[in-house]
Amino acid sequence: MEIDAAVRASSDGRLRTKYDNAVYVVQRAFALYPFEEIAFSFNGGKDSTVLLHLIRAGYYLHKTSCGDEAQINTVQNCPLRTIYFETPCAFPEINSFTYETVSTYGLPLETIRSDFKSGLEGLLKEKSTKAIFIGTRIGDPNAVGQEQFSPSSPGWPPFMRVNPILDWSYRDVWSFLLTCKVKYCSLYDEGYTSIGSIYDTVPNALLSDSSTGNSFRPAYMLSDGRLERAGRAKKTSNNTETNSVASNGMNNAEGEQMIARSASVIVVGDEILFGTVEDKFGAALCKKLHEIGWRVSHVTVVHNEIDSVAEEVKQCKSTDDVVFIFGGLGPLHSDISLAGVAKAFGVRLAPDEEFEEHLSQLIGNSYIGDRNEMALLPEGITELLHHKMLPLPLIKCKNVIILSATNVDELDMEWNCLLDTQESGLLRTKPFVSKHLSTLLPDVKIAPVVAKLCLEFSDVYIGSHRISRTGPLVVSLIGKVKRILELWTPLLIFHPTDNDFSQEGHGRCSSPLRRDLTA
Ligand SMILES: Cc1cc2nc3c(=O)[nH]c(=O)nc-3n(C[C@H](O)[C@H](O)[C@H](O)COP(=O)(O)O)c2cc1C
Ligand SMILES: Nc1ncnc2c1ncn2[C@@H]1O[C@H](COP(=O)(O)OP(=O)(O)OP(=O)(O)O)[C@@H](O)[C@H]1O
Ligand SMILES: [Mg+2]
Repeated sequence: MEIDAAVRASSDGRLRTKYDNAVYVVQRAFALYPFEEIAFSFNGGKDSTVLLHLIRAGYYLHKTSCGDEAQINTVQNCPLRTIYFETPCAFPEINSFTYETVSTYGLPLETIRSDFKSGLEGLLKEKSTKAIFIGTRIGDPNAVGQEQFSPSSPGWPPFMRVNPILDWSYRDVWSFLLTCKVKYCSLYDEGYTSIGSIYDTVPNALLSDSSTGNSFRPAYMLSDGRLERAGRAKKTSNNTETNSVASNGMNNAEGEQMIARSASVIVVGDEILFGTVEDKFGAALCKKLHEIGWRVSHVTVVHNEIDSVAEEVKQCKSTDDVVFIFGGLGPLHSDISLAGVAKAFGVRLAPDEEFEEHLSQLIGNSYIGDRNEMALLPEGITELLHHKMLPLPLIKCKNVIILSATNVDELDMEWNCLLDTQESGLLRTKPFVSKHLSTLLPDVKIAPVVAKLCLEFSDVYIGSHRISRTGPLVVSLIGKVKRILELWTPLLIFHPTDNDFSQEGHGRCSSPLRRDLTA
């Protein structure tokens, strides 16, 4: 059997292990279910092409292990029922590859022309189907919570989803296809790395060949498989992707700038709560976020406990655009932040091969641990943020960014990298304008003036603080409207004779002008 022989002859030990496990799952399925009650869901994509050849190999091994000597020479092909959900939105290359492949390998094809769920309902009504092979892999949006054998979801017709390549990485897929020298859809040689419909799929920009300007390198050259879905971009009606001009005349970048963004900061540290270590990250990050025009809704310090982190993340992730977490990262018993994030999103921690590879390059294989504890990341929701200045990519789970800085200098570096990385979602927005006025007037005199301003300027934050009980009261005006710069005038008008407010400048407060006058 040529697939089995090619993998056995390969020097790639990891591929052999993945292959053995996957083929074992295939053989188990053939042992568990009657052959005619198993189907193979094939769509011409790279994952289902891998699966096709694993099924062929598994079928061969199953037959030969059953001692079916008479059939050994006739089991090069596996006449497994094959289902293809055909839609008019499929790429013609995918369609033709699918039809060509089923014909090459003698697969009996059942084409279904409806959505997955009703198509499967129809299929099961027509023919008893107990199990379906699917090319789902960890990292696919629908893989979360699945095992190699997973019953279909509640509400779906009942069958067993068999996922032999669930734990395969992007790199494993390409090692297999190239090692076995099997044919795959031509789109993968044109820079497509994951293929959906013609309306939502473009070549992966990370494979753009800068020397030629408009061509793309083949899919197997994508170095970080996490980014295989980067080509699943929305095409706009006029086929341009970005920089469209909205109906209000603003371009996207300007429009984005005006949107108010908020963040929250979660610091994980028993030591901070014991008072033995001082938190410097919360304050430093608030300043940085303020500088890019973001509002910080709150900073929390929590214990190194999975539930404490999970509870906080759960709350913040739905109310803020981005949530930052510090601390609790690594292989120690107290390093629970990632488990907390996973719990908040209702997913489990799963080995992440790309991250493992980065770790092994940085610290060597022997330091990672047998169970790859440091490479366990929340399954299906993790993105790695790369930057040439970062020794290790930063971990982002949906809108939660896990920072690995251990001091403020490292935070500066990570922050600059995040600002430089589009995927971080940290868009600079319109900067805040601020004005700080200090006065020695008694609070009772100030209160009505400030209250009146608050009512009048609801889009401006107006607050006050004291540096000492007897010293001046500082009134702060912070907002995104230039009018703030004139806002101190009403205060002066209100007390024309006092002339007792001094202005501390606005924006970055470079040289405060302090003219504290007594009432
Ligand atoms: C054979 C087959 C079985 C599926 N079974 C389920 C299922 O049990 N539960 C479910 O939520 N989705 C099921 N799906 C849908 C997939 O989870 C998922 O929506 C689809 O493969 C994603 O493709 P897309 O990225 O093109 O939307 C099934 C799809 C296929 C092809
Ligand atoms: N239209 C379809 N018809 C039949 N099976 C499908 C269809 N779409 C998805 N599947 C099943 O779901 C699996 C996962 O789909 P997915 O799109 O992630 O992988 P792929 O198409 O094989 O590869 P790629 O990620 O490069 O698009 C497929 O391998 C296949 O088993
Ligand atoms: Mg696909």
